[in-house]
Amino acid sequence: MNYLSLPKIDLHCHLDGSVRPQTIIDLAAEQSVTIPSQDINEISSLMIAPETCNNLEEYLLRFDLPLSVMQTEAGIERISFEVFEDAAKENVKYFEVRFGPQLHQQQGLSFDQIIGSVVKGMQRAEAMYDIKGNYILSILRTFPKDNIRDVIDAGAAYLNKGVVAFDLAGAELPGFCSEFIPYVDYAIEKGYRITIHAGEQGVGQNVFDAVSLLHAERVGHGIHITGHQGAYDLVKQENIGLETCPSSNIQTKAVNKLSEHPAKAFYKDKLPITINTDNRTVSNTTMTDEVRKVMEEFDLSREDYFNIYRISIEQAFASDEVKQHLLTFAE
Ligand SMILES: O=c1[nH]cnc2c1ncn2[C@H]1C[C@H](O)[C@@H](CO)O1
Ligand SMILES: [Zn+2]
Repeated sequence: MNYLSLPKIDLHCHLDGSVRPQTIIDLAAEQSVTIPSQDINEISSLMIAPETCNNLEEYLLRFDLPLSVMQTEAGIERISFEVFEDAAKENVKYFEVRFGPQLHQQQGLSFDQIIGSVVKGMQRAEAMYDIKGNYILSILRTFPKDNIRDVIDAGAAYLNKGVVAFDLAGAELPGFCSEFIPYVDYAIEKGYRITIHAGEQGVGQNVFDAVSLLHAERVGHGIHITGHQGAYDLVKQENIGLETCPSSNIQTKAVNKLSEHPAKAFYKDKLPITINTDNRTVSNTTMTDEVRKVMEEFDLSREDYFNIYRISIEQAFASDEVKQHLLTFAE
């Protein structure tokens, strides 16, 4: 099968984990930021998480280098444009990209400048390529909570004009959800859709909590519902979208190997799974690679693929108009 030509939808991709290595070198020179090497191979190897990663925390160390050049409006706009361009060139037709505005204030940018820059870059790519997109604002679970409402307020000006949803990301501790109830409620009040990273490193109870306490409509990863019947049943009953990111899950040791990934069993049991990249550079992947891996390892047919494609449309935080457009690519 020609995986490159298949129409694709990626609902879970981090901007800062998807920066082109050459762009790091270019922007570091432009911005006079010191980076460990000027050699593209060395920069690439510093950005890609190794197979020897022990856990999610080690995986997350790979984001410091890209973030060092994502502190100006021009740098952020360029990186946003490029991730949409890269995805468009492999036939991603709809792309939800997420990032943490709190991580881009090292040189004093306001949240409005930061969010405005990612949206501008995305819109530049949308005008040039056959791709539509939206941004998701991720709050880092380990960060101080005093500016979360400021992020939500700044993003609200862009709601349904490039920004659609709110997410919690970063290291996952058991029971993290309860601390975030007031913030998620505030985001919902403002009109954000909700997706939450849960059941990746953490326990299945986190998925149960993300849905029941934080009203998540989708969860990032959600792997560990396998060990938690209540979470599994809730996901099934409420049709909660599972944002599966196969390569990332292996790197972070959320699963040992692809053949042990529960997504196949989820799909057979009619849970709404989607296929996503998580981090194009840190996980050294593309949507074409992720789709190929899933189709080959799980022995899925073309009909299965388009079934998953339709699930992604249903789960997307896109407008009805965009969903209609995406359906025109379905077989
Ligand atoms: O797979 C992930 N799980 C939890 N957090 C993640 C993952 N990939 C990236 N992040 C974090 C690191 C980034 O700096 C942040 C915002 O994109 O989100
Ligand atoms: Zn993620």
